[in-house]
Formats: sequence, C-alpha cells, structure tokens
Amino acid sequence: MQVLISNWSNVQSLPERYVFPPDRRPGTHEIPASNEIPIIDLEKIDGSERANIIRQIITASQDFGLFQVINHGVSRDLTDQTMAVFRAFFAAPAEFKARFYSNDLNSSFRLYTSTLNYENEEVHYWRDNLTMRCHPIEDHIEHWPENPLNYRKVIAEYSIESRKFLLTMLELICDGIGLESGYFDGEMSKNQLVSVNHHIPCPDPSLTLGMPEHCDPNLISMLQQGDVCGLQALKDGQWIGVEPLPGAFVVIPGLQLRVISNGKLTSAVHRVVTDLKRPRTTIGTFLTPSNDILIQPADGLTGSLTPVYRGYTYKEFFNTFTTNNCEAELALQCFKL
Ligand SMILES: O=C(O)CCC(=O)C(=O)O
Ligand SMILES: [Fe+2]
Repeated sequence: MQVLISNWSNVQSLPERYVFPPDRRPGTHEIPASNEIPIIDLEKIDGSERANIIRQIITASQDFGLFQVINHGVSRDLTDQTMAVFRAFFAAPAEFKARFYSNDLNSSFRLYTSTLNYENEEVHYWRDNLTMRCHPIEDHIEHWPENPLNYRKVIAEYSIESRKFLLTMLELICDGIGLESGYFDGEMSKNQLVSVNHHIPCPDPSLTLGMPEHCDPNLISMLQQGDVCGLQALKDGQWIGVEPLPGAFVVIPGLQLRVISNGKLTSAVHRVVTDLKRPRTTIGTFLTPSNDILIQPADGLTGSLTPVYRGYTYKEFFNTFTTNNCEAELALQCFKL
C-alpha cells in the first residue's frame, strides 16, 4: 500500500520512477490559466436564450472539445460536500484504504495509483485514483466505503445530480446537431463512473505528470476541478491551462460524440500537471454506452455528408482503444471508412 502517494508525507525529492524521459516532461515553461476556454452560462436555458446557448455549446465543442459550465443547477453545497468527502477519503489511514485497492476494471469501487498497469509501466504518474460505478446506485452502493460517515449519502446524491446534468448537456448537444430528442438516452448513456484523482504536492512538477496526454474514450465527461490549477488542454499545438472557476464544471465531449456527430464535434486532448505546494483533488463523472450497443455516425445530422466512421460496439471500441495504448487517433483510425 506504500505505492499510494496519498500515504506519503514530507516527500523531499521526486523518486526516480516518476521522472519522465526529457521529451515527455512538461518542463519549466509556465502555462498560465487561460481565459480563452469558453464559459457557458445555463441560467437562462429554459427561456428565450435556449437556442443561443445551444449554439455556444456546439461552437465550443467544435473549436475546443472542452468548455466550462456555470449555473448548471447542481448546488454549491453538494459540490463542496462531495469534495470534502473525497478529500477525507484520501486522507484516511493507509490500512483503511488498503481494503479498496484493486485494478479490476469491473469492480464497483477501486482504488489504485498511477495507472492500472502500475506493475509493468516504466514511469509512474503522480496520482492516486478511485473509480466507482454509480448507476443504478442500488447495484453498487453496498461496495462503496461507509467512511467518512456520510460517504454513501453524499456520493449517491452527487451521482444522481451529476447524471442529470450530463443528460441535460447531451440533450442540448442532440438538439444542436439536429438529432431527435432522446438519442443519447437509455443504453447510449447507461453506465456512469465517478473517477477521483488525488495528487499530493510534487517536489518537481517540471519532471512528471499527474495524467498523460489523452482524450476521454467515453460519451461525455464532466469535471469538478476544485481550486488548484493542473488541467491543460491542447489547442492548435499549444497547451493551455483550464482555470479552476469556483463552482463550475468542465465538460469534455468524449470520443463517442466525435463519432456519432461524424466528426463535427471534437474531444480535447488534455493532460494534468502537478503542483509544487498544494494537493489537488478533482472529481470526474463519465457516461459511457453499454457494451453491446451499436455506435455509428447518426442519421439525420445537420449538414452531414457520407459517414466517415463505420459502426462498432462500445466494447469493440474500448478494446481497440486499450490495445492502441489509449491513443485516440490510432484507435479512431481503425474505424475510419
Ligand atoms: O483531473 C483532471 O483535471 C482531469 C482528469 C481527466 O482528464 C480524466 O480523468 O480523464
Ligand atoms: Fe480526461
């Protein structure tokens, strides 16, 4: 269990196994948080601004493949409580956390460090992660921790509210790309994961990463960033910092949205850098299709021409994605027509 970085204290220098080769290091060049990333305000979504807001979401999904959302309807009280529960979990004694250590992709609750390939990887990422399945809640909740004492109650509520939020985003996207209402309901968005990253302060952020450069393979992701910078998105070949806006959610259309929209929407390449002084905890929520449903460019897309991807099951996509080292472009290439 000493492998979990959340069990370490007073780390004075970066252990060798976390030092990336020079060409993969983030380096010392400072990347400030940028105000270029679109911010979508949902306050007036049920009124006359709806069409305008949908347009902004589609433009942001085309140009950046990542945006922030404010006035999203999930209460600040709930997002704060959720963050407090996860921080308390990572601060818990090593013996308590040891019960949850697992790298089984199918488990309802698993805690691990770096990646699921920790034993074989050459360099480790500076992060611990807990991933929990949360839909439907009754299938999973008994595998969640009972400590902190309010864990199950708070996280169940957060799972429900974050799912509602993501389904609303999907419905707005659906409308914006010309699909019939409900296209993303049911099997398309059946599975839900909450994935929490925790990074302790890092003695040398220039040499290591909290998460590799990647695209999210799922349908859609949201992220509650907390208040410490670290998330960076690649735009026109440059990394830009995603500012931690108090109370906002970062939304990232996943690779499945790229395929279903026939390439109209994009999914940002992003990575996580570490912080010298402050611990960072972030809460991701992902919706993914069920394993056997057919994913393909949708009929009826606005302005769409010939499909550029063939149909596949999500299971097939996910296998291809992992065998291609989680490299989005390589995986997508296998499905190009
Ligand atoms: O922790 C973050 O800021 C980003 C997390 C992320 O990209 C992911 O979990 O896929
Ligand atoms: Fe991600």
